[in-house]
Amino acid sequence: MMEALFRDQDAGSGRRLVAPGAVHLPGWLSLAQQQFLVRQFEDWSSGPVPIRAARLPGGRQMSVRMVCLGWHWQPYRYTREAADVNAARVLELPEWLGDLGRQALAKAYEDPGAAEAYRPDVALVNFYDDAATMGMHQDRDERSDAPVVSFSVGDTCRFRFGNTETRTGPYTDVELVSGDAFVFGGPSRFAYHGVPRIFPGSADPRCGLRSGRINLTLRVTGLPRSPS
Ligand SMILES: O=C(O)CCC(=O)C(=O)O
Ligand SMILES: [Fe+2]
Repeated sequence: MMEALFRDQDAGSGRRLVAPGAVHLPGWLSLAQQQFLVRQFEDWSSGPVPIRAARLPGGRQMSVRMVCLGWHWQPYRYTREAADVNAARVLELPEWLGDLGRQALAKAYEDPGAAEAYRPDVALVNFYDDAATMGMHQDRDERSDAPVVSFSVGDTCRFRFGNTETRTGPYTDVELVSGDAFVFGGPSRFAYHGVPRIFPGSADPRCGLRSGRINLTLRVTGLPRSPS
């Protein structure tokens, strides 16, 4: 079933280069795929490590809630067990999700060879309610410079994509809509980025999410596989 749902992915209205190595794929996921991701998200959220808002080292809690697959992320490192939640081991990253990431990469870079070699080992799945935001940051807790592949479902957000030097401008604001993919690698892999706002009620109700926004990012941690 999953195989059929995710085979020969070639939807969407094209690709847009936002910065060198940063590619927006509008409408890349079908409605059926978005609905499937919403159902998976619901299962993952009530899995062995329930979804939670991480607490930053300074004590402040993030407004975004997160559930992790493959590796658990807490500010600012990866572990197999969620020591900051309930010490349980996170779920494995499903095979079909890695495949989906490779297909998005192939489309973004028009390079099937590079995509074939892409082996993400973690997915960070974020949930934004109407008021949640994510400050400008770099994704740099991975020990690899392999691209990040991002999928969005639910309400539209303003995604701010900056530069590798500073947290401030210049940056490009992109609206990520339900079903969009966004890939950042190469010269953009360590660009600052963030989500300054969600547009409540903006989602196509057929996506399957009643309110809020799900964002899923695939990454390569570069960490050694430990025995299960
Ligand atoms: O929600 C998004 O689109 C971006 C999420 C993000 O930057 C992250 O999880 O590191
Ligand atoms: Fe990020």
